[in-house]
Formats: sequence, C-alpha cells, structure tokens
Amino acid sequence: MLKVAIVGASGYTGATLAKLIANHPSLALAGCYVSAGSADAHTPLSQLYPELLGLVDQPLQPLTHEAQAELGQQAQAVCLATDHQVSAELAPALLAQGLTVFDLSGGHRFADPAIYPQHYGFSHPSPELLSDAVYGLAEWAGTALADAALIAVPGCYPTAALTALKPLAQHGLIAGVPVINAVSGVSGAGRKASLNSSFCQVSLTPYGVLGHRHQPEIESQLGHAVVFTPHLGAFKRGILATITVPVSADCTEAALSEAYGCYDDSAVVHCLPAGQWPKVDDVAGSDRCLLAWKLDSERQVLVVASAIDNLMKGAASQALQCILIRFGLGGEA
Ligand SMILES: NC(=O)C1=CN([C@@H]2O[C@H](COP(=O)(O)OP(=O)(O)OC[C@H]3O[C@@H](n4cnc5c(N)ncnc54)[C@H](OP(=O)(O)O)[C@@H]3O)[C@@H](O)[C@H]2O)C=CC1
Ligand SMILES: CC(=O)N[C@@H](CCC(=O)OP(=O)(O)O)C(=O)O
Repeated sequence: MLKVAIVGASGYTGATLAKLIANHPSLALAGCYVSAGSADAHTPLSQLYPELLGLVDQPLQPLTHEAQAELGQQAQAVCLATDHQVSAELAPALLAQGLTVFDLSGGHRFADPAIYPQHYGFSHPSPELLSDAVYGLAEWAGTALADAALIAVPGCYPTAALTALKPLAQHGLIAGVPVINAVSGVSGAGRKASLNSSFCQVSLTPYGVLGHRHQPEIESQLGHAVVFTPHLGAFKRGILATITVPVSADCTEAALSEAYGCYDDSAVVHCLPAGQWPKVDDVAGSDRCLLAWKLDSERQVLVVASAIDNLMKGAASQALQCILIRFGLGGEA
C-alpha cells in the first residue's frame, strides 16, 4: 500500500481526494492535515463531511513544525490541497524528506518565477524547484510523471480548456486566438467563506476578465495565446468551457476526428457523438471530461465544448491519476 498524506484535507479538494484515496485498494490515507491554528484541528474529517462517515473518521491533525518534520516517516507521498503560497512554502521541506509532492495549487505550475508576483501576488520562495516540477495533465504528461518528485496538478479551468485544445495544437490545426468562455460552480472558490460566493450574491457573471491567472497557465501549456473569460455560475460543482477556435484551412471533420482520436482509449476523456453537447450535470461528481465539437467549414471556425467536475478531474481525481501513474499503480482514476 502506498501511504499518502493530505495537507488541507478539510477543504473541498482535500476532502474529495481523501475519499478517493480511502476508497482505492492500493492507497492508504496516512494523515489528514490542516494549518497549525485551524479551528477544525482534531475534528474527524467525517464530522465535517458526513458522507465520509465510516470511511475517513480520522481526526484532522494540525500541521505543526513537529508534524511537518515527521511527515516523511508517515507517508511516501503528500498532496498539498492548500493555497498557492502555502504550497510553495511547504514543498521544499517536504521534498527534502524524500516525499513525492503533488501540489493541487498553482504554486508550481509555471517554469517562469516572474509569473508569481505578476499573477499570484507573491514572490516564489523556491524558484529553483519550478523547472523540475512536472505539469500533471494526466493524459498529456506522458513518461515525465514516472520519476517526478514534484507534480503540479493543473488548475480546473486549464484542465477543461487544455483537454479540448491540446489535440488541435498537436495536429497544427489552430490558426488564430482561441476564445475560451467557461462557467464554474461555486465550489471552485473553496470552502472558506467569502461574500462573492455566498448564496444570495451568486448570479451568473464573468469575473477576472482579461486578468485571470489561468490565462497564462493555459497559454504556457498550449503554446498559443488565448482569450480566457471565466464565469461564476449558480451551481455547486462542475465547469463547462465553450471554446471558439479559428482553425487552419486543412482542418476538416476527418482531421478533427483524427486529432480527438487520441482519447479513444481513455477511460476519463470521452468525445460525445456528433450533435450531442456536454452538460455540467453529466460530469458532476465524476472523474470524466466530456468533449463535443462542431466545425463551420465556411468560416473555418471550430466550436468545442468541454465539461469536467472542478473538484474531480479539475483537482482531486486528476491528482489521483497522477499518483497512480507516478507510482506505477495504473493510470486511470
Ligand atoms: N476548488 C477547486 O475547484 C479547485 C481548487 N484548486 C486549488 O487547490 C487548492 C485547495 O483548494 P480548495 O480545496 O478549494 O480550498 P479550501 O479553501 O476549500 O481548503 C483549503 C485547505 O487548506 C487548509 N489550510 C489553510 N492554510 C493552511 C496552512 N498554512 N497549512 C496547512 N493547511 C492549511 C484549510 O484548513 P484550515 O484553514 O482550517 O487550516 C483547508 O483544509 C487551492 O490552491 C486551489 O486554488 C485547484 C483546482 C480546483
Ligand atoms: C469559481 C472560482 O473561484 N474558481 C477558482 C479557480 C479554482 C482553481 O482551479 O484553481 P487554482 O488554479 O487556484 O488551483 C478561481 O477562479 O480562482
């Protein structure tokens, strides 16, 4: 059994991952941690999430300096389901203990440290780690995951967008700037209380227009400029990204079928039959990404839609895919 600890286990992605790990026959949950001063310290995780009763009843442990120093003896891998800056600050000491680190935050997704002050509001505390971090978009990371010490699990919107766009880039079909409009459920903002995500405030609206940190993440992984506009929707979980792509003159339906054929053997990514479009409810709670596309061959414009659960393929089940690939336990979540 591979022993995996979670830091930030009381949050939405951490608790979702705790459930996946506890249910997996090859994995053992080696500790659920929260911050040293957390109001939830010592509370069983299943008390916060009753769906975990009988599955994850272990108490949330405060991540004191002592607990942090002992993590390497408790576990072989640790998942950081924490804020970007917290992850960036925790990673070096955990790596030094020989732990394999799976960071669900954006703390290690960019090779260029200059992105952090510009888009994340802090200077990266260990820029030397960034070039060795492997971006864990599971279907595309290939063999790089197999011996990685630090895995940067992609953001939720980038997962939806890149899963749709990477096959096009790989086949040289993108001829202009893809325009990505995506709607996320409110769980994308995490469990902590905030006015913008409170019940009476949430109403479908764009946010982060021309300034969201996922735009450079998508661009750096795609190798193309994009325009990305996220929207907050009045539902709990799921993301639907609808993407308009100017495509090259040689982009035909046959070329698209060939490009998206890369997912034919995937248990996670599925292309819907022509004429059918993905719905958020079709993926909520699942590890799947559903894709659908339609080509306008007069204008040479493609519309591709991509739906995922932000907490699953957008975070926890993708982290699980990365863990399984990294440790040779099978690649599917
Ligand atoms: N929500 C989503 O859909 C997605 C989120 N992400 C990323 O994953 C990360 C976690 O997100 P999410 O689960 O939504 O966040 P939440 O706010 O729901 O949870 C954050 C967790 O971190 C803990 N925490 C806070 N500070 C510390 C600290 N100093 N040391 C240890 N634990 C700490 C919190 O507990 P406490 O404060 O009690 O200590 C809580 O358990 C973020 O970086 C987010 O950007 C990525 C993809 C999708
Ligand atoms: C609805 C909502 O607020 N969503 C979050 C994205 C969460 C995510 O994927 O995260 P990271 O890149 O932060 O890891 C946001 O827009 O900031």
